[in-house]
Amino acid sequence: MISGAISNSSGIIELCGFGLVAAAARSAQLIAQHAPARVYLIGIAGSLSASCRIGSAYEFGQVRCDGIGVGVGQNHRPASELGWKHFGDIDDSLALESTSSLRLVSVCAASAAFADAHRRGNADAEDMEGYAVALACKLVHTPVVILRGISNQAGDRDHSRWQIEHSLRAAAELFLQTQRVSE
Ligand SMILES: C[C@H]1O[C@@H](n2cnc3c(N)ncnc32)[C@H](O)[C@@H]1O
Repeated sequence: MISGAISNSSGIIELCGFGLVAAAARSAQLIAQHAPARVYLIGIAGSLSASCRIGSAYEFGQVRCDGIGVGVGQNHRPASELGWKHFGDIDDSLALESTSSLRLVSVCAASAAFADAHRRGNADAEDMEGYAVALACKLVHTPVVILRGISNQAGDRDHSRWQIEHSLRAAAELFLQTQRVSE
């Protein structure tokens, strides 16, 4: 769907895969293959705050990793809280080159209930790849833009309520606008 909507723009469209692990490996592989001047991550996400409305798409200014550290659920303590780095001086949070103040949290397992989503704290939306793609880009000093259409309320596992197509369209439209601005 995304590729259809943005196929007329210049650039190469690739899939980063599902989840933090595949997205990190794929990003490293694709960056090595294509040496892009800029990477755009485009897809859907779940809302964690009123700043991210279902059906709309947003660019994010910060991405944080949640789920890598110690313990699960309420007992989870992320790497940064333990003083652990992901690599070099890279910790749980990555600033993105953007004027957006919206914060994305990238999780290993999506929130299964509203209470889980609530625990994520300090984020406006939840995805499963953003941090991985941003980290892969940071390692090779390649700028990255994260655009996500909000398809659902994080914690809502009833996919019949997810507005996937609509939010993907919104993300594709935001990409085209972003491209025009940077031309
Ligand atoms: C399920 C797929 O869509 C994104 N995604 C969409 N909604 C959510 C959510 N509520 N929580 C986590 N990831 C979500 C992820 O990035 C993953 O790729």
